[in-house]
Amino acid sequence: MIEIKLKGLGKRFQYDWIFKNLNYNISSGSTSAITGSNGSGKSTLLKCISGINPFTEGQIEYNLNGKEIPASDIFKYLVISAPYLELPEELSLTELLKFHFKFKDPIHDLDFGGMMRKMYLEEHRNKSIYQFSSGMKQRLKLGLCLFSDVPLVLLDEPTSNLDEKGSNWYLEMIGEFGKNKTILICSNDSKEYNFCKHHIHLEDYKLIQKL
Ligand SMILES: Nc1ncnc2c1ncn2[C@@H]1O[C@H](COP(=O)(O)OP(=O)(O)OP(=O)(O)O)[C@@H](O)[C@H]1O
Repeated sequence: MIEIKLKGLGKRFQYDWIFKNLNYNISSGSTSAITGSNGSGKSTLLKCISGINPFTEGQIEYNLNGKEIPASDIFKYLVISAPYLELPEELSLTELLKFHFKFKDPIHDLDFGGMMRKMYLEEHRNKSIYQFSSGMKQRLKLGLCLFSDVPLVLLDEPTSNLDEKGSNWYLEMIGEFGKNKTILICSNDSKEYNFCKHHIHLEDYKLIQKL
């Protein structure tokens, strides 16, 4: 399982510090919520941790079962679902599952048919993703993450576009497939992260002055 150490982490866009002096240990196998108001920097922090965005200062250390992983390799160990990350919409559901699981191992004992049933998308196996509704796409994004055998799961606004049934389904999926993984959730909605044991509240890492 992955442990992540944020050491004096800071991120600045032009003259604005989004967060600064962020020291935090995310222990292996823990569930953590990244919270804060709109624009406080939740997605920015998640992108820094995932390696999508560079940070301005400080360090991020990743340890897998006690062995340090170079930041340049972290993409191999994580999955991410976020509203700003698009699915390849020209592919059908079946093609997308085949494509995704060329790069990530599926969790044990779940074939593509089983995944489609879990996401209640089995009737849409040959439909192109661009023909999916926003809720169907969201279930697919979450399924791709949770059915991957990786130690780090990053979820940004996991229930966006989901109806009540979908939101309950998300919690069930986390319960079933989120065990023994380090999970980070960016959210403003406590229903999405009630189960998280730890909270990183970004308002605590704001810098008062500007450059
Ligand atoms: N590429 C960028 N260039 C400049 N500023 C950016 C960039 N990306 C984000 N920001 C700024 O960083 C701040 C934090 O944005 P971010 O999307 O991380 O917030 P958030 O807490 O996830 O917000 P929300 O709850 O609305 O999703 C905002 O002021 C935003 O304008």
